[in-house]
Amino acid sequence: MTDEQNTAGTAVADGGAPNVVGVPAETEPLGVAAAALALTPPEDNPLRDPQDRRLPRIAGPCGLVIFGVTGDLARKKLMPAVYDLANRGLLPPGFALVGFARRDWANEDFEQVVHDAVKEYARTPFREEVWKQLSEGFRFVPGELDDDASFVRLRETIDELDRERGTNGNHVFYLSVPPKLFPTTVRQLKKHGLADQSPENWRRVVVEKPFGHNLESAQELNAIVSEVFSPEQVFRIDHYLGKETVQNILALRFANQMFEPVWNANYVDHLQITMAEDVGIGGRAGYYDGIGAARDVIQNHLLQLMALTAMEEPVSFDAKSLRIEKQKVLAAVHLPDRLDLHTAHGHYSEGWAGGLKVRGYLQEEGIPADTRTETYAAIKLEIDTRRWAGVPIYLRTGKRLARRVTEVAVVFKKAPHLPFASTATEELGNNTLVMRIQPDEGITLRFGSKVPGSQMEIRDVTMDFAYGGAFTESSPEAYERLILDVLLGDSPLFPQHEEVELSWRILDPIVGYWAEHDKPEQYPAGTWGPASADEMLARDGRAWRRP
Ligand SMILES: NC(=O)C1=CN([C@@H]2O[C@H](COP(=O)(O)OP(=O)(O)OC[C@H]3O[C@@H](n4cnc5c(N)ncnc54)[C@H](OP(=O)(O)O)[C@@H]3O)[C@@H](O)[C@H]2O)C=CC1
Ligand SMILES: O=C1O[C@H](COP(=O)(O)O)[C@@H](O)[C@H](O)[C@H]1O
Repeated sequence: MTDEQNTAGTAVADGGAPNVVGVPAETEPLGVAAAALALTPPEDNPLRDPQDRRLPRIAGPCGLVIFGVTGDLARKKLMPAVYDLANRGLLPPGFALVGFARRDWANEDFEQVVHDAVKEYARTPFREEVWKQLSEGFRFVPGELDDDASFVRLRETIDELDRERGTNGNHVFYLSVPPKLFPTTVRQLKKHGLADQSPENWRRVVVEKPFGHNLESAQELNAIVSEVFSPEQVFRIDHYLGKETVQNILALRFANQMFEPVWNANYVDHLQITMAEDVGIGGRAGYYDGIGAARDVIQNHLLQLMALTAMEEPVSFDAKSLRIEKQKVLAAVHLPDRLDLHTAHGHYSEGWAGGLKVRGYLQEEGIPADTRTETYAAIKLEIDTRRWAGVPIYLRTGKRLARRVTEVAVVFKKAPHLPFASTATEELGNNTLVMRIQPDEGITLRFGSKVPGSQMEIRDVTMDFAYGGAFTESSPEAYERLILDVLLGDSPLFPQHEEVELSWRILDPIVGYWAEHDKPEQYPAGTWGPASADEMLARDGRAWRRP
């Protein structure tokens, strides 16, 4: 429990009774509007709710090809998400999963690997009948991404699935490979005729993040992708947009009356967006070094969180309307003149995590001694619009910080006048609305309240909404939601190229400045980052939250 969760009140969803009868919470159908594919026909699926008023949209059979299926992401997120979708009855009959990587595996080896990944990481319980049905559609293609013979085998496998399982040419290609291999993979798909769709069938490509490592490389990658796929075939993943709590930013702002009137420079002092991780870089040195914290997550997750928090109300929630509003925010961002004073970066040194001594970034396997890569980044931005003029936006992220927490805090100005003795309000801080993205999903409102007693003394208290306490429905994992959206061809939760470009335009000058000037400052693992980050806010008369 955080210090903000000793609740003054707990929200409960209206009519908070379960809307799913006889279905365990962890296996309820996904809350995807009017969107469902079914592994078994809906009426036969024991996990579906017969009362569910959302009409299932049964799509035809289709296949998902995962390039890089032996990797970390595929094992921990993608394969478990596919199983969870199947378990919830959201995949079509005949669904096929094709794995591609360099191991010399047979289909049975692949099946065992998916099985282990599902057992370890899936959210829903293991059900033999679902597994049996799903695993019939598993195929493995061993191969190198730059090898034509491997793609010939892949094409043969897909043709075979079209014949045997009726996937009928409908396939998604998921690029879960190191980013430097995105261009090769896309070109191979074109060369081997795998990207072509017709009025009778579709082909889609999912590109993992990061999309480029700066503006120029993002533009180059986009040019390559656009040569092969038309815009509606391309799904750029930012898995934060698949999180329930991130989508809830829009619900909170635009489904309610009470927040929007104060959501502007008249009332808001500043925004603080934090994505803190307690883990280090794990085995990802090859990817992480040279990329660093800012490119890894600020360019995508944190700027997307900022855009959702700061944007105007869209005319609808379709992909185009959302994109327009997010783009306007990103295009209106301006950087401080003094990047030395208003940014901070560092990397972790030896310290403590979870009661254990952990090594520093420089001691991690595969990290060169002269690295200048940051594992912590903090930046200050402003948004030049009437709504946000003069309101600083602080973004920070880091690995090996004191705890894992992602949140968006809207910190309000102090009341212009306090009709109390100054001693009465000594412990009164700024009213704050915190959207807790993870891990304690919910929303906290912090405000002043009279301390019981004969004196007038005012102290901050918090009121808390927690997902677990308010809803019986469980949150699907982000990748589950996003994979389903790709299968359905729904793109609102996928950033478009313009947003990606605008985000690099914001970040490039900052990482460029760091590359030419100061080296990253060290911070002990298990703390809240380098001292320069605290100094950065102190200069503005503010302090980072300690969630
Ligand atoms: N891991 C994570 O938490 C996250 C990852 N991502 C993104 O997802 C993507 C994958 O990341 P991650 O899983 O961590 O990476 P890994 O390094 O763990 O896996 C890379 C995969 O690519 C395959 N691969 C590499 N080179 C080749 C090649 N020449 N030919 C065929 N296959 C190849 C590897 O297969 P093999 O070696 O068996 O041949 C392996 O399956 C990256 O773009 C990353 O940025 C995004 C968000 C989070
Ligand atoms: O995209 C990434 O996200 C993960 C953290 O994801 P989360 O959903 O657990 O918050 C991060 O560890 C990784 O470095 C980054 O590439």
